[in-house]
Amino acid sequence: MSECTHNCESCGENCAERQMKPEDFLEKPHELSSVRKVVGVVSGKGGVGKSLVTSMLAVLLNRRGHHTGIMDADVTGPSIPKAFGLHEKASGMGEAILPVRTKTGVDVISINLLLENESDPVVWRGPVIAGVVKQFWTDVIWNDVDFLFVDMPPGTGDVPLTVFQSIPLDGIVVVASPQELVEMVVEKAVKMARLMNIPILGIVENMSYVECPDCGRRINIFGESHVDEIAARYGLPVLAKLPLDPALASVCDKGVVELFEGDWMDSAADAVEALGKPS
Ligand SMILES: Nc1ncnc2c1ncn2[C@@H]1O[C@H](COP(=O)(O)OP(=O)(O)OP(=O)(O)O)[C@@H](O)[C@H]1O
Repeated sequence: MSECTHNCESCGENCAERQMKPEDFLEKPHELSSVRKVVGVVSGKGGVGKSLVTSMLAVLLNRRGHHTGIMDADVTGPSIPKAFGLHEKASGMGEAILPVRTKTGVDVISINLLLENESDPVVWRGPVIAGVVKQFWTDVIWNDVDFLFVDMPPGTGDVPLTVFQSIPLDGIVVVASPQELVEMVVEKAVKMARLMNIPILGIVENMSYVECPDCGRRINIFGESHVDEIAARYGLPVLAKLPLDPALASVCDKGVVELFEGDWMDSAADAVEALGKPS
């Protein structure tokens, strides 16, 4: 069709493009990989704590006895190695790449574990970045991983779309902060997930409140949260409300996120763990 806009949502034609199923774009994992469930962690923009939430989920599921991995698909803003204090380089095995294992046994791959100098900026265009993320799936040996968490590139542009299409995600966790236009973030994530036929496990609100160290009162520094009503509107659970907590910032900065304490993310971990149980 010459007038095709490639926007199937606003078109009723039953053309070849519409008939192409999301599975048609899926890439095969490395032949030596074994990954049981893949969970994408998405956000509307950078800096809302997507990497922190990804790290906490991987650490919690690991603490529960599952072998977890993190694919840092946020190629232009890779923060996972820093949070885990990883500075060594990923090694190769023939044509394949082996992830780096953290102190407690989480397998991690990130562009920072491959670059000669981890402070080099990644100034690549979208298709190159998307190609790197695909290789994190096709060329990395994910050995016996129960839950692989994908720290997705922020937003709903070209790169996240490619990740959505090429990696077989079993579920999505949406991270939002109260100062964002949460409704828009959630709506976009829901639409993208529906197009790809991937269930959204729920929403994590980060930086939800600050707890007064003296009296324990919760202060909504970014104003009143609307996450509950928005989640209800889309029929999604709110999996966690994470406080803005200097201790969390500190464990990330010091590279010891594996030592974090707090039960805020337990329900989110339950939701992910449930994916692995027979239905
Ligand atoms: N709840 C929190 N309490 C304290 N600090 C936090 C919290 N959430 C995130 N931070 C800090 O904010 C910074 C950004 O968080 P993070 O890297 O997880 O965000 P992101 O959404 O992944 O951002 P980017 O897309 O830019 O990588 C980090 O330094 C992190 O330690």
